[in-house]
Formats: sequence, C-alpha cells, structure tokens
Amino acid sequence: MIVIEGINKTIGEKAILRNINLQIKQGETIGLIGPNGAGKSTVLNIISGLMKPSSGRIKIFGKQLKEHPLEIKNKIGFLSHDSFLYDHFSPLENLKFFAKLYGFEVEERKVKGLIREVGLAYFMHEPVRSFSRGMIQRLNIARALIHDPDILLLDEPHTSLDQQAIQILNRFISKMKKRGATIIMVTHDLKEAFHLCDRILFMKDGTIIDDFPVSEQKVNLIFEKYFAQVGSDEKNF
Ligand SMILES: Nc1ncnc2c1ncn2[C@@H]1O[C@H](COP(=O)(O)OP(=O)(O)OP(=O)(O)O)[C@@H](O)[C@H]1O
Repeated sequence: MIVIEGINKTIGEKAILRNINLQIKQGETIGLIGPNGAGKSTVLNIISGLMKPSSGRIKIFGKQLKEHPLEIKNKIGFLSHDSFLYDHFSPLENLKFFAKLYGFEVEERKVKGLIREVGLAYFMHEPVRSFSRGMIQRLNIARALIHDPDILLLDEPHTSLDQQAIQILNRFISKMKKRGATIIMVTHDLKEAFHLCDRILFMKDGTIIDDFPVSEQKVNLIFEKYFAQVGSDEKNF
C-alpha cells in the first residue's frame, strides 16, 4: 500500500537518493537502518510529503502522493527530529490545534487521555515553553498520534528518550501494530529494530542495499552485516 517507484533526490550537485524502489504492505513494521548520511531521513521526509523527490513516484493507498497530498498527509503521523509544537500553547491546546490541522474534531476527553498516557497529566495546561526536552519528546509522541494515523513514520524515535518514555513509545507502537497500522522506523538501535520490526531495509549511499525479514535465525547475520557496513564506532547498544 506504499509503493515507491524510481525515487531520486538531488540537492545541488549531490545525489542523496538513487533509484529507490520499494513496496510496503499494510501492517508491516519496517526498520530502516544504515550509516550516517545514507539517506534514511530523506526517505521518511519524502514519504511524509515534507520533501519532494527530484524524480519518481509514490503511491499510498492507491493514490499518487503528488496528486492527493493533503488527503494522504492526514493519514500519516510523523515523529521526526523537529518538534513542530507551539511554545506558547499548552499540551491540550497544541494537540487540539494539530487535530484541527489534520481536519479532525477530537473530543477533549480523548486529547486529555492521550496527554495522560504520555505522562504529562500534571502539565496539561502549562505552556510548552517551560517544558524540559524529555517532556517535549513525550508531547511529540502524542502529537504524531492524535489523528489515529494509518501510517506512522519514526525518525530515530528512541534516541535521547528516557527509559519511561521509551516504554510509552513502544506501547503505542505495539498498539498501532495490533490495529494494522504501517510503521517505518529509522533507527541506529538494532536491538529495538529486531524487537519491533518484521522487516529490515539496509540503506547506504542513497540506495537500499538489503531488504530482509526479521527472524531469530538471522539476527547474528544482520549484526555482522551492519557492523561490516557501518563500522564498530557507530553501534548503539
Ligand atoms: N536539505 C539538505 N541540503 C543539503 N544536503 C542535505 C539536505 N538534507 C539532507 N542532506 C544530505 O543528504 C544526505 C542524507 O541525509 P539523511 O539525513 O537522509 O541521512 P540519514 O541516513 O538519515 O543520516 P543519519 O543517520 O546521520 O541521520 C546527507 O549527506 C545529508 O548531509
């Protein structure tokens, strides 16, 4: 249900993505791994519609992203490095605002429930500008999920989250998997990738160089491949 055909991305003289072809089925959880600068975040940015490819086509739910950008964007939740939150708004106001932006009227009860689930109940009405980084990350998780997206894009979601926030995030990911959402997660954390994903895509130099299902038997092989390509200085355990 996500079909990527011949995507290239060039910025200036630099080829960032080269001929990416990919089919992702509904309900799959994909781990996108590879060394720094491989083009992983760029793939997510392009699927989310935040960045346009230089050439190639993306079809989501049978529709061309280029022709139906808003309709498709409303089905996607994106947890990226950028927060997008409004400093002077409280969590409640931020989430209501984003729900509206996606074209949804969300019941206040549901918004409050989500704020509680990410552990920010006591700060429901406090402006976000007074929040710590960890609190902002928790609210960002809620922001990405407020419209019950069918597709969840996660860019290094476990990086710099505290243990409790990692548990909250993993709980949401499991819930979304159960209800058949499609998840694509960029990560350097192979343990989390094996734990959460059912398929791994390995990127290097703007191309997908490997694509395989996750299975117990293959874990060691994947570790070996990863360190052969990435080197030992980038491991994240
Ligand atoms: N807006 C931009 N302008 C110029 N170069 C860019 C831009 N965005 C990305 N790049 C370059 O494209 C390449 C791929 O970047 P990308 O962030 O997609 O890699 P990545 O695999 O996610 O890396 P990391 O693991 O370090 O986050 C990098 O060399 C990066 O410097």
